Amino acid sequence: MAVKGAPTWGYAKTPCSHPGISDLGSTRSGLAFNLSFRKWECCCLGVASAQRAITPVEDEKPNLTGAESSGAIQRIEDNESRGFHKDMNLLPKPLTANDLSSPRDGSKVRVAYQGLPGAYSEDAALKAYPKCETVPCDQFEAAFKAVELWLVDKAVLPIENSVGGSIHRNYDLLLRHRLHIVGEVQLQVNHCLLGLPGVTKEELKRVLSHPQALAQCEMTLSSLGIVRINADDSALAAQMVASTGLRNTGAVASARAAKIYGLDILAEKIQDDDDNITRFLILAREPIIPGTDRPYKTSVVFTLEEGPGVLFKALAVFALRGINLTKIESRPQRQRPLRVVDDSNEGSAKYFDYLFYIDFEASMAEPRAQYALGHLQEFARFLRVLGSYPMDTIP
Ligand SMILES: O=C(O)C(=O)C[C@]1(C(=O)O)C=C[C@@H](O)C=C1
Repeated sequence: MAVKGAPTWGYAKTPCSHPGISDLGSTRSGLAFNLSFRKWECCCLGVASAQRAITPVEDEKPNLTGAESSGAIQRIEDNESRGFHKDMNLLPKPLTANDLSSPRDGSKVRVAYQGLPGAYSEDAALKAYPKCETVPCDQFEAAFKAVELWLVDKAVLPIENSVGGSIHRNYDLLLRHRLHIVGEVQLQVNHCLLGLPGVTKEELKRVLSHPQALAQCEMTLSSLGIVRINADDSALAAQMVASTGLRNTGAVASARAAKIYGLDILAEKIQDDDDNITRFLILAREPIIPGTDRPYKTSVVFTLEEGPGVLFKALAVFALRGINLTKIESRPQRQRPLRVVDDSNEGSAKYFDYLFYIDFEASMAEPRAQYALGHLQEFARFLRVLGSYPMDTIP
């Protein structure tokens, strides 16, 4: 494995180029000294596991002159004759910076999603981490818990659709669990009408799918005059059609689900709006450190005191700093859904009490975002930052 910053060091060059390396042959405890990380890397290279710690790729091998090369080889042979070559194989392989950083394709990441294989939520997980291991969960809450219990690294959950609107359940769960939003995925959702092999769409009497998916295909399904039946997710609907073997029952699901469950695609892109986009959130146990290197979004949730113009004031903290809001959602407060307010003239009145969820286009690394939330805190009864994460701009 090649190490950043180390390639120029090739394994034979190291012992002669670093001061103190010559001692290493006789004192492996040199590792316990107060060595810098670079020196520590050198020690490991020089003493023991040069070949195993770093296997330089072909073009990173040092181009040694004859004299350098014979000197280096001599030192290695000296070490080996003193018996160090045996230790080389026994010593643990030192960790490198590459070992510690997660690969960008997510090949070591386990991602929970709600639904069965072939669900759109799995597509979203694979869009975010193309080589991840996807872990199906029966309910949204199971995906939250899987992250909290360290069964998986991340969860990918739908939060809103461009046609169907918000997925309220996930807004409520965001507050009930203490996970952090570390990313978002915008997914183009192309629904297909699926049926058993050889069936025509005219034969269908009913169709199964997730309620959001059925709602997104309202016009097509109405024109076919088919009865709609809710399922937990679109892939489960496809699986049910395949397993029941009913020729008059179809499913609204993805082309990938058709392949997985051996169904025919009777019609493609049956959603009412061509631009049918679902936005998913990526949740993790730890927040990411926000940057300013690319466009970021921040999600917050807060409650306000009762009174004229309080929501106006809350929104003004962003407008005053030129911060664009991309989403506002209000949900009833489960702990205190109703608030009784005593008015001396009118008697007591009951008001609904709300949580406000806001997404805004700025990173928490930007002072204007910090000032805006500091300002909001002055009159919000409760405020929580759910996450500050890179925006997904390409559906
Ligand atoms: O049923 C699925 O396949 C899902 O992933 C669920 C879901 C949703 O919850 O909105 C996800 C994306 C589509 O908008 C339709 C359904």
